[in-house]
Amino acid sequence: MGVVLGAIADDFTGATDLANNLVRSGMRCVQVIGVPEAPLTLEDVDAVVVALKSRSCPASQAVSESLAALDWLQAQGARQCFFKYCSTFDSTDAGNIGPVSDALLDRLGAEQTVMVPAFPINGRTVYQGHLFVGDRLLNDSGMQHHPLNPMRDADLVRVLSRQSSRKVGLAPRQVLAQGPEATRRHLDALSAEEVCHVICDTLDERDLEVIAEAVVDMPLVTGGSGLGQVLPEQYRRRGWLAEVTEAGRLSPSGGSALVLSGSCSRATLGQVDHFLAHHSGFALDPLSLDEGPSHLQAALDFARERLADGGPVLVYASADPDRVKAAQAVLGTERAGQLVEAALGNLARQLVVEGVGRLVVAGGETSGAVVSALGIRTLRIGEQIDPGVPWTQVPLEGDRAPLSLALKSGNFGGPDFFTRAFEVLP
Ligand SMILES: Nc1ncnc2c1ncn2[C@@H]1O[C@H](COP(=O)(O)OP(=O)(O)O)[C@@H](O)[C@H]1O
Ligand SMILES: O=C(O)[C@@H](O)C(=O)COP(=O)(O)O
Repeated sequence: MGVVLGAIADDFTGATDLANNLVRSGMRCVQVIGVPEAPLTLEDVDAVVVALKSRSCPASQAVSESLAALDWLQAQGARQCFFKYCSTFDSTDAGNIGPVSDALLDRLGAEQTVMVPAFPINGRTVYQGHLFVGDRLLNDSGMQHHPLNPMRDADLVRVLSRQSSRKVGLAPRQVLAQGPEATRRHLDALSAEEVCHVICDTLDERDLEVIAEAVVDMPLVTGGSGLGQVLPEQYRRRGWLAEVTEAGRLSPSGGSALVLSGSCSRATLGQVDHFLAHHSGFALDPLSLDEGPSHLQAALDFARERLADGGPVLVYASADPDRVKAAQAVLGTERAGQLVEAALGNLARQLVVEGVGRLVVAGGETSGAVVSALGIRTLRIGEQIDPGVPWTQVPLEGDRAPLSLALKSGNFGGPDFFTRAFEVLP
């Protein structure tokens, strides 16, 4: 039946998060890392998610990479395009959500899109255009301390208006409560007023269903993975999807177990503490990494020794806001991040060669760095560990079992995620 949905994700954990929800809703989905250079066989594939690392790069680069992804997805026949960004709307006044959405709209010749970051099962909801994480407004959720894109304003209409010269409007809950027809009429009325970007309130899955029904014919939709839970049903109703029984099952895993964490988000910090209460870990320090190779070598030696004892092992740069700020004050934000990402990427490359077969990576940027360091091009999506985080698999050379890889968004997962993840693997 061909590719129905073509998605462009601005980071790698976000891509697996969306792919996970699509698979769970019955779409056969492939996740590719960057725009594929070689032709890809997409028989029996309903959705393709192109994972970019475009959340925190300069806006011009994010735009050109996203347009390249769109061109490729359209060449594969995708009927609808989905720009996936973070459920906490991670961005800065310079972008990249606004500039990328504007460029995608232009390329598609479309006049309007919706912005649906909500992911209710993980506590991300939107009311009167304000984003909540659990019972806290975004700017009081921990995200105000994010190392790369601190989110200090929960009013998404205001946030997006700073990133785009186009008009931003709101589809409020009161309209959604009246159903898909009323929502469509509201979108049309906003369109007549030249409102290009419509932030959608969303309190729960029912709101998501209403939005999905109202926007299924839009060339471009944007948001978090919540919308990915409900769009497949709309495609099915239009007869665009074949019935499948099992969209995601993985092969048996093998090899030793490693966790690499570069996320400083609140949930990850709790997961690191929980892990360290039961197993051993090595704390990477950006300032020491900057001094020369010995700190990274010490991390490698530590991991090798503990992996030989049976693991699992954790190597983490995750640190509380004060320590992050202290490192950034000396090194600059970008360099501090790059040192950590390069170090974790190096560790992954080395330790996978030496026998790690089950790898959890925490953090979106961090996952981008690790997946790039491992040279991975496509991922198979498998069982969910926690909402938004599936196990994925990548073939390894020789007769080794495939590498099982979980890319965990910073704020996703329960406190015991780093240990429980290995228990749910086949
Ligand atoms: N101790 C630290 N000091 C400064 N920056 C850090 C530190 N630890 C991690 N970082 C950087 O912070 C960023 C975290 O982003 P990311 O990996 O996307 O996590 P999340 O998913 O929680 O947003 C990465 O660029 C990482 O390299
Ligand atoms: O939508 C989400 O919250 C995630 O899919 C996501 O993008 C999270 O990004 P990171 O926290 O940077 O991993």
